[in-house]
Amino acid sequence: MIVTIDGVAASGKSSVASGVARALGVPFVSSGLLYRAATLLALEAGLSLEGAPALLAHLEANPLRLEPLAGGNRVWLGGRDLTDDLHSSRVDAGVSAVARLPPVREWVNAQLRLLPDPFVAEGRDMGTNVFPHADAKFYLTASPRVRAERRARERLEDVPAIEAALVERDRRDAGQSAPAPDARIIDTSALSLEGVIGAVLAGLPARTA
Ligand SMILES: Nc1ncnc2c1ncn2[C@@H]1O[C@H](COP(=O)(O)OP(=O)(O)O)[C@@H](O)[C@H]1O
Ligand SMILES: Nc1ccn([C@H]2C[C@H](O)[C@@H](COP(=O)(O)OP(=O)(O)O)O2)c(=O)n1
Repeated sequence: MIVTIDGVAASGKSSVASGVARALGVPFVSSGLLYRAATLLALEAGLSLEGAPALLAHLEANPLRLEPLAGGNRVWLGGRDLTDDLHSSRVDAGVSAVARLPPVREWVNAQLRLLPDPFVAEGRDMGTNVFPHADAKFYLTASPRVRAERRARERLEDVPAIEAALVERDRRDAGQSAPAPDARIIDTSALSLEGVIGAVLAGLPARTA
């Protein structure tokens, strides 16, 4: 059983995927962490974020591993846990350029497709490109201001600056962020986290829930 939860930046994908996965007793998979980790490695190595061949060679020489733990996904580079470094403004600003590179997308998708079913996968193209055969698909949205206010509770930046960065990232990610035609779209602006998790669980086919 595969459930996909896609959506725009800071719409609640990872929190909702975590809650749904916990309710179902399955792991969840945060695909964005692999794009973030690839970006961090490129920045640390001083590579251009637009140079696919050099970046891919660097990723192949420095294999990353996504650990889909129920309490929160982690990304490892050998014995180094990168997870806590993946949500910086520097990675946020660079990740869309890296995620636009087709060889990087293939590299991420190949890792995701190796994961053993069942799981809940969240990202941008889980229901369209990576797991088109998923049993249930959801797409989360929320107004830019609400998303920025939520992020501001996690970071020491002001709401207008976060909102501007989110809108810019949505624009850059638009090419790979369209909802699947068969996804259920949930506007989370006026919902609590528990409310969104409940809406997803209520939308699962009977054999899945
Ligand atoms: N419906 C909601 N109501 C209130 N806060 C939420 C809701 N959904 C998510 N959040 C909070 O917003 C922040 C961003 O959510 P997150 O799951 O990291 O989003 P994404 O994975 O889409 O970037 C988190 O602090 C999360 O707890
Ligand atoms: N399946 C995915 C997941 C993420 N991405 C890209 C687009 C996003 O800007 C970055 C980071 O995604 P992530 O879901 O971790 O972060 P946000 O929710 O957008 O804050 O990676 C993607 O292109 N495809």
